[in-house]
Amino acid sequence: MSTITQQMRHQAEPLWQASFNHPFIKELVTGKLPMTEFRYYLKQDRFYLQNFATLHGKIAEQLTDPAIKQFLYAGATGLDDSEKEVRIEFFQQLAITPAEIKQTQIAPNAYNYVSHMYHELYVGSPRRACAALLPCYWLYNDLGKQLISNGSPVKLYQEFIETYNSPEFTEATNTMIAIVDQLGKDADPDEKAAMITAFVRSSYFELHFWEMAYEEQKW
Ligand SMILES: Cc1ncc(CO)c(N)n1
Repeated sequence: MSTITQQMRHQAEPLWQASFNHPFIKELVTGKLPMTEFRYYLKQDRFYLQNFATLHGKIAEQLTDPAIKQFLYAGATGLDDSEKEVRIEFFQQLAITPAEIKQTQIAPNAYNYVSHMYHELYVGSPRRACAALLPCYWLYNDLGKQLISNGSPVKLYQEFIETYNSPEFTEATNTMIAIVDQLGKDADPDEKAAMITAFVRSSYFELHFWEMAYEEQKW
């Protein structure tokens, strides 16, 4: 019997492959990705990561397992510190000011992705919400591992790739995979199916996050 996370990964495979092959990712590696698009990505991702952290705390409140609660509360303070630090540095280097952030309109896909995660928690369950969070860790960790062998000639893009290949990020990813497997074990069949759907939908929004930045999506 395969684990629930193996089933999730299997069902989301075409979406993951499309992410790996997306021009945003390809051009990140060649260095051809226009900085305006990376800048756009960072501003939208700031909104995403803020809500992602908030979600960790809200999910933790609804769960009872002490080890799971502890991991999620740590995530609520802003993912792993290396990602947070790198982002602060990027914002400084690209002169993205608080005023610019304030003026940034949240784009449709970023809004939809975040809304989906809240929906999984408040209309679904904390288990489904954990499943919805998992592609965020796992897809980026897979990308980090894949892209690191080539790296990028652009320093900023190289640093971005390195963040997701770090031992800390890999450890957080593995913990999150173990948490979802644990939560899946005592879920009934309908709940299991709903967890898988939540994961696949997040994988869809991950793919479209690249597309959103690549085309500078607007309402
Ligand atoms: C949209 C998105 N997914 C995953 C990550 C990884 O933390 C991120 N920064 N942004």
